[in-house]
Amino acid sequence: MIAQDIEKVLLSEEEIENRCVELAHQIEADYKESGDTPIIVGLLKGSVPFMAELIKRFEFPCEIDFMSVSSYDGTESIGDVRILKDMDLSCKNRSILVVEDIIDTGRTLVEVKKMFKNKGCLDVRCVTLLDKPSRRVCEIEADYVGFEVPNEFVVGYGLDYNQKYRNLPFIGVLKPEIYQ
Ligand SMILES: O=P(O)(O)OC[C@H]1O[C@H](OP(=O)(O)OP(=O)(O)O)[C@H](O)[C@@H]1O
Ligand code: HPA
Repeated sequence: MIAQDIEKVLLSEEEIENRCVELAHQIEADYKESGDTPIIVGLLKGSVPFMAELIKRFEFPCEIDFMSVSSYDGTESIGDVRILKDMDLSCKNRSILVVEDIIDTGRTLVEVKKMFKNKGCLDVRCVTLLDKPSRRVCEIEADYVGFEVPNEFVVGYGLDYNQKYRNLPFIGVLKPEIYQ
């Protein structure tokens, strides 16, 4: 039913799953080399489907946790990043892999990385399912990127429009009449 609101599919479920396998191998090789046991920190809520798909492929030791930060109201980045829920685990002297669904303006990742550094983390990396470089206002890149997307508001696979469409198993663009 909600799929009827989609104008076009940008990334199919199969494409996303295949890319998750590649990303997981790359990440695993890097952490095996460093010997670290990282904390994989998902940023709620958008990262949940991607994080689930990714971590089940990891064979190295890791711990998982979640944080909730918010910087969006509808489709608008509101600039300041608020922490709504902090991690449960202590991150001092730990390696952190932040899991994001999308890097857009880059404001969220800049603030989150700053926060982890201030808390005494050894190493902070980021894996994002999507990267929208054309919208960047902060100079920041993720260490691992699933796909680059054009300057369009995308939904599905965790990404929402006003909290809806996160449960779509693919990434798509909504029909223009939905944004009323
Ligand atoms: O690069 P930026 O412009 O900062 O945008 C990226 C952030 O915006 C979205 O989060 P949102 O605050 O909408 O929370 P959500 O994951 O619950 O949808 C998304 O999940 C990223 O965390
Ligand atoms: O394109 C997007 N879609 C959903 N949420 C987002 N948060 C930043 N950019 C986006």
